[in-house]
Amino acid sequence: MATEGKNLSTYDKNTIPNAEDFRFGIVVSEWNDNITEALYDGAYQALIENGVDPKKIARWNVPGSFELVYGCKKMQESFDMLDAIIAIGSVIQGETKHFDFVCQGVTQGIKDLNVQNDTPIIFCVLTDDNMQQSIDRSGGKHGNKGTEAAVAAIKMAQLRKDSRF
Ligand SMILES: Nc1c(NC[C@H](O)[C@H](O)[C@H](O)CO)[nH]c(=O)[nH]c1=O
Ligand SMILES: CC(=O)[C@@H](O)COP(=O)(O)O
Repeated sequence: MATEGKNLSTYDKNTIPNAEDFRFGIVVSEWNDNITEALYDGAYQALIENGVDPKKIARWNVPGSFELVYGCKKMQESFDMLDAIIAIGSVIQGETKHFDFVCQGVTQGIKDLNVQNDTPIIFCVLTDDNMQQSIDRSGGKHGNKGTEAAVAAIKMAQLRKDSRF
């Protein structure tokens, strides 16, 4: 099902693990910051609504989505007590193929960090044809992908905890 058929902000709170003891990192790209700040707000509010202590949420900024990979890697290395990290970015098609390389680079890089290291990284990077699609997915008619990412982060933090028993 495409995003068109679902609202990114809706979830069943009964399916969300207790997150009050979890610690989260959020790395935010500054490109298209009208979008990335809205995504951050969605993610932050969803974490708080599910019991996360605001003091247990760390935020770093990076210049663009391509730098999310390095920022998330350093966050994994610097904070070994984090239970999950959310990578937030907004990539919008321009005139050239640069969009393709940025999207491929951040996608593969975050995938690699998930494979190589223990702290899960949630992919909250919009890759849109135009600004309207980004607006629609960062609190607009399709909801907020930041909310979806926070829910995924809580679930992956719990999976990581359960896998250690
Ligand atoms: N065009 C977009 C970019 N481009 C910048 C790159 O992410 C990177 O910062 C630069 O190539 C220097 O390494 N970044 C976005 O996040 N969104 C865009 O639409
Ligand atoms: C995703 C990008 O890097 C892109 O928005 C840059 O725009 P352009 O392809 O016109 O240089």
